[in-house]
Amino acid sequence: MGSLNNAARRHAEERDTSLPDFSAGGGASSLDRSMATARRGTIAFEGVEKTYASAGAAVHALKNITIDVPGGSIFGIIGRSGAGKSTLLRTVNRLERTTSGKVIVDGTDVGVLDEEGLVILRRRIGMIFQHFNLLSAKTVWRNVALPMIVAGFPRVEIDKRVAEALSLVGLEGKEDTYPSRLSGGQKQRVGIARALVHHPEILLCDEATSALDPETTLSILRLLKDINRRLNLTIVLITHEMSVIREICDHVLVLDRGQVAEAGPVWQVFANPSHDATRALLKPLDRDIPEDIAVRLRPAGDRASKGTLIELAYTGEGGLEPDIAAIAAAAGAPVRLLQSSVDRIQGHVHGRLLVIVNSTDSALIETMNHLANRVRVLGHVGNDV
Ligand SMILES: Nc1ncnc2c1ncn2[C@@H]1O[C@H](COP(=O)(O)OP(=O)(O)OP(=O)(O)O)[C@@H](O)[C@H]1O
Repeated sequence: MGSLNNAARRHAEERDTSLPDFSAGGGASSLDRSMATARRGTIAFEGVEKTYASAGAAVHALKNITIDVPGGSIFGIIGRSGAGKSTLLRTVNRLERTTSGKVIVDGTDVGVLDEEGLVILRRRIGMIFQHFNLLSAKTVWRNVALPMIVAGFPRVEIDKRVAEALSLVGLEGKEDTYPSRLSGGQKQRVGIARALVHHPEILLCDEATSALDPETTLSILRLLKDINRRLNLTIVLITHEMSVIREICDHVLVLDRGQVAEAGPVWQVFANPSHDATRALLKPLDRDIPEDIAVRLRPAGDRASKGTLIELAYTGEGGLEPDIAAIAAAAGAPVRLLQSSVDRIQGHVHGRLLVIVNSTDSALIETMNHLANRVRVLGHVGNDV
Protein backbone atom coordinates (compact mmCIF):
# COMPACT_ATOMS: atom_id res chain seq x y z
CA MET A 1 0.00 0.00 0.00
CA GLY A 2 2.93 2.30 0.84
CA SER A 3 4.40 1.95 -2.64
CA LEU A 4 0.96 2.55 -4.16
CA ASN A 5 0.62 5.77 -2.19
CA ASN A 6 4.12 6.88 -3.15
CA ALA A 7 3.55 6.10 -6.81
CA ALA A 8 0.24 7.98 -6.79
CA ARG A 9 1.79 10.96 -5.03
CA ARG A 10 4.74 11.09 -7.45
CA HIS A 11 2.34 10.83 -10.37
CA ALA A 12 0.12 13.62 -9.03
CA GLU A 13 3.07 15.86 -8.13
CA GLU A 14 4.58 15.46 -11.56
CA ARG A 15 1.27 16.33 -13.17
CA ASP A 16 1.13 19.51 -11.11
CA THR A 17 4.42 20.72 -12.54
CA SER A 18 4.17 19.46 -16.15
CA LEU A 19 1.41 21.30 -17.90
CA PRO A 20 -0.03 19.77 -21.04
CA ASP A 21 1.23 21.42 -24.18
CA PHE A 22 -0.40 20.28 -27.39
CA SER A 23 0.97 23.21 -29.33
CA ALA A 24 4.43 21.98 -30.30
CA GLY A 25 3.41 21.74 -33.95
CA GLY A 26 3.64 24.93 -35.99
CA GLY A 27 0.00 24.78 -37.12
CA ALA A 28 -1.43 24.08 -33.66
CA SER A 29 -3.20 26.72 -31.62
CA SER A 30 -1.15 27.91 -28.67
CA LEU A 31 -2.14 26.92 -25.16
CA ASP A 32 -2.59 29.46 -22.43
CA ARG A 33 -0.66 27.86 -19.57
CA SER A 34 -2.63 29.49 -16.78
CA MET A 35 -5.86 28.41 -18.46
CA ALA A 36 -4.51 24.88 -18.71
CA THR A 37 -3.89 24.82 -14.95
CA ALA A 38 -7.45 25.90 -14.28
CA ARG A 39 -9.01 23.53 -16.79
CA ARG A 40 -6.92 20.38 -16.34
CA GLY A 41 -8.61 17.42 -18.03
CA THR A 42 -11.70 19.27 -19.29
CA ILE A 43 -13.44 18.37 -22.52
CA ALA A 44 -16.06 20.47 -24.29
CA PHE A 45 -18.13 19.11 -27.18
CA GLU A 46 -19.54 22.04 -29.13
CA GLY A 47 -22.21 21.24 -31.70
CA VAL A 48 -20.47 18.01 -32.70
CA GLU A 49 -21.84 16.29 -35.80
CA LYS A 50 -20.57 13.11 -37.41
CA THR A 51 -21.83 11.64 -40.64
CA TYR A 52 -20.32 8.45 -42.06
CA ALA A 53 -20.49 8.18 -45.79
CA SER A 54 -21.27 4.53 -46.44
CA ALA A 55 -22.37 2.76 -49.60
CA GLY A 56 -26.05 3.56 -49.90
CA ALA A 57 -27.36 6.06 -47.33
CA ALA A 58 -25.08 8.23 -45.15
CA VAL A 59 -25.14 7.41 -41.41
CA HIS A 60 -25.73 10.44 -39.20
CA ALA A 61 -23.98 9.04 -36.10
CA LEU A 62 -23.79 12.22 -33.95
CA LYS A 63 -26.26 15.09 -34.04
CA ASN A 64 -25.43 18.45 -32.49
CA ILE A 65 -23.75 17.17 -29.32
CA THR A 66 -22.98 20.03 -26.94
CA ILE A 67 -21.82 19.11 -23.46
CA ASP A 68 -18.96 19.77 -21.02
CA VAL A 69 -16.97 17.11 -19.22
CA PRO A 70 -15.68 18.61 -15.94
CA GLY A 71 -11.97 18.09 -15.22
CA GLY A 72 -11.34 15.33 -12.66
CA SER A 73 -14.80 13.81 -13.05
CA ILE A 74 -15.83 10.29 -14.02
CA PHE A 75 -18.13 10.90 -16.95
CA GLY A 76 -20.24 8.01 -18.25
CA ILE A 77 -21.70 7.82 -21.74
CA ILE A 78 -24.51 5.31 -22.06
CA GLY A 79 -26.92 4.34 -24.81
CA ARG A 80 -28.18 1.43 -26.83
CA SER A 81 -26.06 -0.24 -29.47
CA GLY A 82 -25.51 2.16 -32.35
CA ALA A 83 -26.37 5.28 -30.28
CA GLY A 84 -23.01 6.86 -31.13
CA LYS A 85 -21.04 6.25 -27.91
CA SER A 86 -17.79 4.99 -29.49
CA THR A 87 -17.90 7.62 -32.19
CA LEU A 88 -18.23 10.40 -29.59
CA LEU A 89 -15.47 8.97 -27.37
CA ARG A 90 -13.11 8.65 -30.33
CA THR A 91 -13.51 12.30 -31.28
CA VAL A 92 -11.71 13.25 -28.04
CA ASN A 93 -8.31 11.94 -29.21
CA ARG A 94 -9.30 12.46 -32.86
CA LEU A 95 -9.40 8.79 -33.76
CA GLU A 96 -12.60 10.08 -35.41
CA ARG A 97 -12.79 13.52 -36.95
CA THR A 98 -16.00 15.47 -36.50
CA THR A 99 -17.96 16.38 -39.62
CA SER A 100 -18.67 19.75 -38.00
CA GLY A 101 -18.53 21.26 -34.53
CA LYS A 102 -15.57 21.29 -32.15
CA VAL A 103 -14.00 19.12 -29.48
CA ILE A 104 -12.00 21.26 -27.06
CA VAL A 105 -9.55 19.57 -24.68
CA ASP A 106 -8.11 21.82 -21.97
CA GLY A 107 -8.88 24.84 -24.11
CA THR A 108 -7.35 23.42 -27.30
CA ASP A 109 -9.45 22.68 -30.39
CA VAL A 110 -8.30 19.16 -31.30
CA GLY A 111 -9.61 19.62 -34.85
CA VAL A 112 -6.88 22.12 -35.80
CA LEU A 113 -3.85 20.24 -34.43
CA ASP A 114 -1.16 19.25 -36.88
CA GLU A 115 0.54 15.81 -36.73
CA GLU A 116 2.99 16.81 -34.00
CA GLY A 117 0.29 18.46 -31.91
CA LEU A 118 -1.83 15.34 -32.30
CA VAL A 119 0.97 13.06 -31.05
CA ILE A 120 1.34 15.27 -27.97
CA LEU A 121 -2.43 15.35 -27.42
CA ARG A 122 -2.59 11.56 -27.52
CA ARG A 123 0.12 11.29 -24.87
CA ARG A 124 -2.14 13.33 -22.60
CA ILE A 125 -5.12 11.06 -23.29
CA GLY A 126 -4.81 7.39 -22.33
CA MET A 127 -7.25 4.85 -23.71
CA ILE A 128 -8.30 1.35 -22.68
CA PHE A 129 -10.35 -1.14 -24.69
CA GLN A 130 -12.88 -3.93 -24.22
CA HIS A 131 -10.46 -6.61 -25.48
CA PHE A 132 -7.38 -5.06 -23.83
CA ASN A 133 -5.35 -4.78 -27.10
CA LEU A 134 -2.18 -6.28 -25.58
CA LEU A 135 0.68 -7.69 -27.64
CA SER A 136 0.61 -11.41 -26.85
CA ALA A 137 4.28 -11.98 -27.80
CA LYS A 138 5.50 -9.26 -25.40
CA THR A 139 5.86 -9.37 -21.62
CA VAL A 140 3.81 -7.21 -19.28
CA TRP A 141 6.79 -4.89 -18.85
CA ARG A 142 7.18 -4.41 -22.62
CA ASN A 143 3.44 -3.93 -23.17
CA VAL A 144 3.37 -1.14 -20.59
CA ALA A 145 6.69 0.34 -21.73
CA LEU A 146 5.80 0.37 -25.43
CA PRO A 147 4.28 3.90 -25.64
CA MET A 148 7.41 5.31 -23.98
CA ILE A 149 9.78 3.25 -26.14
CA VAL A 150 7.97 4.52 -29.25
CA ALA A 151 8.21 8.08 -27.91
CA GLY A 152 11.99 7.65 -27.44
CA PHE A 153 12.23 8.08 -23.65
CA PRO A 154 15.53 7.06 -21.98
CA ARG A 155 15.58 3.58 -20.42
CA VAL A 156 15.99 4.84 -16.86
CA GLU A 157 12.84 6.96 -17.20
CA ILE A 158 10.92 4.08 -18.78
CA ASP A 159 11.93 1.75 -15.92
CA LYS A 160 10.71 4.29 -13.37
CA ARG A 161 7.39 4.97 -15.09
CA VAL A 162 6.59 1.30 -15.78
CA ALA A 163 7.32 0.34 -12.16
CA GLU A 164 5.12 3.21 -11.00
CA ALA A 165 2.24 2.30 -13.34
CA LEU A 166 2.36 -1.40 -12.42
CA SER A 167 2.35 -0.45 -8.75
CA LEU A 168 -0.73 1.76 -9.28
CA VAL A 169 -2.70 -1.13 -10.78
CA GLY A 170 -1.42 -3.72 -8.28
CA LEU A 171 0.67 -5.78 -10.71
CA GLU A 172 4.13 -5.57 -9.13
CA GLY A 173 6.06 -8.75 -9.78
CA LYS A 174 4.28 -9.53 -13.08
CA GLU A 175 6.83 -7.69 -15.27
CA ASP A 176 8.11 -10.83 -17.02
CA THR A 177 4.74 -12.56 -17.45
CA TYR A 178 3.13 -12.93 -20.88
CA PRO A 179 -0.53 -11.88 -21.37
CA SER A 180 -1.64 -15.49 -22.03
CA ARG A 181 -0.83 -16.29 -18.39
CA LEU A 182 -2.98 -13.46 -17.01
CA SER A 183 -6.68 -13.41 -16.09
CA GLY A 184 -9.04 -11.02 -17.90
CA GLY A 185 -8.93 -8.61 -14.96
CA GLN A 186 -5.11 -8.68 -14.88
CA LYS A 187 -4.98 -8.07 -18.64
CA GLN A 188 -7.17 -4.99 -18.22
CA ARG A 189 -4.89 -3.81 -15.40
CA VAL A 190 -1.97 -4.05 -17.85
CA GLY A 191 -4.07 -2.02 -20.31
CA ILE A 192 -4.70 0.59 -17.62
CA ALA A 193 -0.98 0.70 -16.64
CA ARG A 194 -0.05 1.20 -20.31
CA ALA A 195 -2.61 4.01 -20.59
CA LEU A 196 -1.19 5.73 -17.49
CA VAL A 197 2.48 5.50 -18.38
CA HIS A 198 2.51 8.94 -20.08
CA HIS A 199 0.84 10.54 -17.02
CA PRO A 200 -2.30 11.55 -18.94
CA GLU A 201 -4.94 14.08 -17.83
CA ILE A 202 -7.73 12.05 -19.40
CA LEU A 203 -8.46 8.33 -19.60
CA LEU A 204 -10.93 7.09 -22.24
CA CYS A 205 -12.50 3.71 -21.49
CA ASP A 206 -14.21 1.96 -24.41
CA GLU A 207 -16.43 -0.72 -22.83
CA ALA A 208 -13.52 -1.53 -20.51
CA THR A 209 -15.41 -4.09 -18.42
CA SER A 210 -17.76 -5.65 -21.00
CA ALA A 211 -15.55 -8.73 -21.44
CA LEU A 212 -15.22 -9.36 -17.69
CA ASP A 213 -17.28 -11.33 -15.16
CA PRO A 214 -19.26 -9.31 -12.55
CA GLU A 215 -16.72 -9.70 -9.73
CA THR A 216 -13.76 -8.70 -11.93
CA THR A 217 -15.84 -5.85 -13.40
CA LEU A 218 -16.33 -4.51 -9.88
CA SER A 219 -12.61 -4.71 -9.07
CA ILE A 220 -11.69 -2.86 -12.30
CA LEU A 221 -14.35 -0.19 -11.67
CA ARG A 222 -13.00 0.29 -8.14
CA LEU A 223 -9.47 0.57 -9.51
CA LEU A 224 -10.64 3.23 -11.99
CA LYS A 225 -12.35 5.16 -9.21
CA ASP A 226 -9.26 4.90 -7.04
CA ILE A 227 -7.04 6.17 -9.87
CA ASN A 228 -9.49 9.01 -10.57
CA ARG A 229 -9.37 10.17 -6.95
CA ARG A 230 -5.61 9.71 -6.43
CA LEU A 231 -4.45 11.27 -9.71
CA ASN A 232 -7.33 13.70 -10.28
CA LEU A 233 -7.64 12.08 -13.69
CA THR A 234 -10.71 12.76 -15.85
CA ILE A 235 -12.24 9.43 -16.87
CA VAL A 236 -14.70 9.18 -19.76
CA LEU A 237 -16.20 5.73 -20.05
CA ILE A 238 -18.77 4.22 -22.33
CA THR A 239 -21.03 1.41 -21.28
CA HIS A 240 -24.46 -0.02 -22.00
CA GLU A 241 -25.07 -0.90 -18.36
CA MET A 242 -26.58 1.55 -15.86
CA SER A 243 -25.05 -0.52 -13.03
CA VAL A 244 -21.59 0.62 -14.23
CA ILE A 245 -22.77 4.25 -14.27
CA ARG A 246 -24.23 3.86 -10.76
CA GLU A 247 -21.06 2.23 -9.44
CA ILE A 248 -18.50 4.88 -10.33
CA CYS A 249 -19.70 7.81 -12.44
CA ASP A 250 -20.27 11.40 -11.25
CA HIS A 251 -21.97 12.55 -14.46
CA VAL A 252 -23.87 10.68 -17.12
CA LEU A 253 -24.75 11.44 -20.72
CA VAL A 254 -27.53 9.33 -22.23
CA LEU A 255 -27.21 9.13 -26.00
CA ASP A 256 -30.15 8.12 -28.15
CA ARG A 257 -29.76 7.72 -31.91
CA GLY A 258 -26.85 10.15 -31.99
CA GLN A 259 -28.52 12.81 -29.84
CA VAL A 260 -28.28 13.89 -26.21
CA ALA A 261 -31.33 12.32 -24.57
CA GLU A 262 -30.41 13.68 -21.16
CA ALA A 263 -27.38 14.48 -19.05
CA GLY A 264 -26.53 15.48 -15.50
CA PRO A 265 -25.21 14.29 -12.15
CA VAL A 266 -25.83 10.55 -11.85
CA TRP A 267 -28.04 10.76 -8.75
CA GLN A 268 -30.31 13.30 -10.47
CA VAL A 269 -30.72 11.28 -13.65
CA PHE A 270 -31.44 8.14 -11.58
CA ALA A 271 -33.94 10.04 -9.42
CA ASN A 272 -35.82 11.70 -12.26
CA PRO A 273 -35.18 10.08 -15.63
CA SER A 274 -36.89 12.34 -18.13
CA HIS A 275 -36.33 10.43 -21.38
CA ASP A 276 -37.74 7.07 -22.49
CA ALA A 277 -34.24 5.90 -23.47
CA THR A 278 -33.03 6.50 -19.88
CA ARG A 279 -36.04 4.75 -18.36
CA ALA A 280 -35.45 1.75 -20.63
CA LEU A 281 -31.79 1.59 -19.57
CA LEU A 282 -32.76 1.82 -15.89
CA LYS A 283 -35.39 -0.93 -16.17
CA PRO A 284 -32.98 -3.88 -15.58
CA LEU A 285 -32.10 -2.36 -12.19
CA ASP A 286 -35.73 -2.48 -11.06
CA ARG A 287 -36.70 -5.43 -8.93
CA ASP A 288 -40.04 -7.09 -9.58
CA ILE A 289 -42.44 -8.05 -6.85
CA PRO A 290 -41.37 -11.56 -5.73
CA GLU A 291 -43.16 -14.14 -7.90
CA ASP A 292 -44.83 -16.02 -5.00
CA ILE A 293 -46.33 -12.75 -3.70
CA ALA A 294 -47.32 -11.45 -7.16
CA VAL A 295 -49.56 -14.47 -7.85
CA ARG A 296 -51.39 -14.00 -4.53
CA LEU A 297 -52.18 -10.29 -4.88
CA ARG A 298 -55.84 -9.37 -4.44
CA PRO A 299 -57.62 -6.24 -5.65
CA ALA A 300 -58.72 -3.49 -3.24
CA GLY A 301 -62.01 -4.36 -1.53
CA ASP A 302 -61.48 -8.13 -1.72
CA ARG A 303 -63.13 -9.53 1.41
CA ALA A 304 -60.33 -12.04 2.02
CA SER A 305 -57.70 -9.29 2.15
CA LYS A 306 -55.91 -9.02 5.49
CA GLY A 307 -52.87 -6.97 4.58
CA THR A 308 -51.62 -4.30 2.16
CA LEU A 309 -48.52 -4.47 -0.04
CA ILE A 310 -46.96 -1.01 -0.08
CA GLU A 311 -44.05 0.36 -2.05
CA LEU A 312 -42.03 3.22 -0.59
CA ALA A 313 -39.76 4.83 -3.20
CA TYR A 314 -36.75 7.00 -2.33
CA THR A 315 -35.55 9.12 -5.23
CA GLY A 316 -32.90 11.11 -3.43
CA GLU A 317 -34.68 14.44 -3.49
CA GLY A 318 -35.71 16.06 -0.22
CA GLY A 319 -33.22 14.07 1.85
CA LEU A 320 -35.67 11.33 2.86
CA GLU A 321 -34.17 8.14 4.27
CA PRO A 322 -35.92 4.86 5.02
CA ASP A 323 -36.96 4.98 8.69
CA ILE A 324 -38.29 1.56 9.62
CA ALA A 325 -39.48 2.60 13.09
CA ALA A 326 -41.39 5.57 11.64
CA ILE A 327 -43.02 3.33 9.03
CA ALA A 328 -44.17 0.89 11.74
CA ALA A 329 -45.48 3.75 13.90
CA ALA A 330 -47.35 5.37 10.99
CA ALA A 331 -48.87 2.06 9.89
CA GLY A 332 -50.32 1.44 13.36
CA ALA A 333 -50.17 -2.31 12.67
CA PRO A 334 -47.47 -4.99 12.34
CA VAL A 335 -45.19 -4.32 9.34
CA ARG A 336 -43.08 -6.92 7.52
CA LEU A 337 -40.17 -5.85 5.32
CA LEU A 338 -40.47 -7.90 2.13
CA GLN A 339 -37.81 -6.44 -0.10
CA SER A 340 -35.24 -3.68 0.10
CA SER A 341 -33.13 -2.25 -2.72
CA VAL A 342 -31.93 0.95 -1.15
CA ASP A 343 -28.65 2.39 -2.37
CA ARG A 344 -26.68 5.61 -2.01
CA ILE A 345 -25.59 7.40 -5.18
CA GLN A 346 -23.27 10.36 -4.65
CA GLY A 347 -24.58 10.72 -1.11
CA HIS A 348 -28.26 10.62 -2.16
CA VAL A 349 -30.64 7.82 -1.23
CA HIS A 350 -32.04 5.87 -4.14
CA GLY A 351 -34.18 2.75 -4.11
CA ARG A 352 -37.34 1.31 -2.64
CA LEU A 353 -38.81 -0.77 0.14
CA LEU A 354 -41.65 -3.26 -0.21
CA VAL A 355 -43.57 -3.82 3.00
CA ILE A 356 -46.69 -5.73 3.98
CA VAL A 357 -48.80 -3.98 6.59
CA ASN A 358 -51.25 -6.16 8.51
CA SER A 359 -54.09 -3.77 7.81
CA THR A 360 -56.38 -2.90 4.93
CA ASP A 361 -57.17 0.57 6.22
CA SER A 362 -57.61 2.85 3.18
CA ALA A 363 -56.01 5.75 5.14
CA LEU A 364 -52.62 3.94 5.23
CA ILE A 365 -51.25 5.87 2.26
CA GLU A 366 -52.14 9.18 3.83
CA THR A 367 -50.47 8.35 7.14
CA MET A 368 -47.30 7.04 5.44
CA ASN A 369 -47.05 9.61 2.65
CA HIS A 370 -44.45 11.81 4.34
CA LEU A 371 -42.06 8.88 4.94
CA ALA A 372 -40.79 8.43 1.37
CA ASN A 373 -40.70 10.34 -1.91
CA ARG A 374 -43.51 8.20 -3.27
CA VAL A 375 -45.78 5.78 -1.44
CA ARG A 376 -48.24 3.55 -3.28
CA VAL A 377 -50.37 0.50 -2.71
CA LEU A 378 -49.45 -2.37 -5.04
CA GLY A 379 -52.27 -4.67 -3.91
CA HIS A 380 -53.63 -6.64 -1.01
CA VAL A 381 -52.80 -10.02 0.46
CA GLY A 382 -54.67 -12.59 2.45
CA ASN A 383 -53.66 -14.68 5.47
CA ASP A 384 -51.68 -17.01 3.22
CA VAL A 385 -48.85 -14.49 2.75
N1 LIG B 1 -16.73 3.53 -39.80
C1 LIG B 1 -18.06 3.59 -39.92
N2 LIG B 1 -18.65 3.64 -41.14
C2 LIG B 1 -19.98 3.73 -41.26
N3 LIG B 1 -20.84 3.77 -40.21
C3 LIG B 1 -20.30 3.71 -38.98
C4 LIG B 1 -18.90 3.60 -38.77
N4 LIG B 1 -18.68 3.58 -37.42
C5 LIG B 1 -19.88 3.63 -36.83
N5 LIG B 1 -20.86 3.71 -37.76
C6 LIG B 1 -22.31 3.83 -37.50
O1 LIG B 1 -22.51 4.95 -36.66
C7 LIG B 1 -23.53 4.68 -35.69
C8 LIG B 1 -22.95 4.86 -34.30
O2 LIG B 1 -21.96 3.84 -34.10
P1 LIG B 1 -21.13 3.71 -32.73
O3 LIG B 1 -20.19 2.57 -32.89
O4 LIG B 1 -20.59 5.02 -32.36
O5 LIG B 1 -22.32 3.32 -31.71
P2 LIG B 1 -22.20 2.72 -30.25
O6 LIG B 1 -23.23 3.41 -29.42
O7 LIG B 1 -20.80 2.80 -29.76
O8 LIG B 1 -22.62 1.21 -30.50
P3 LIG B 1 -22.15 -0.15 -29.74
O9 LIG B 1 -22.67 -0.06 -28.32
O10 LIG B 1 -22.82 -1.23 -30.52
O11 LIG B 1 -20.65 -0.20 -29.80
C9 LIG B 1 -24.03 3.28 -35.98
O12 LIG B 1 -25.15 3.37 -36.80
C10 LIG B 1 -22.86 2.65 -36.72
O13 LIG B 1 -23.31 1.62 -37.60
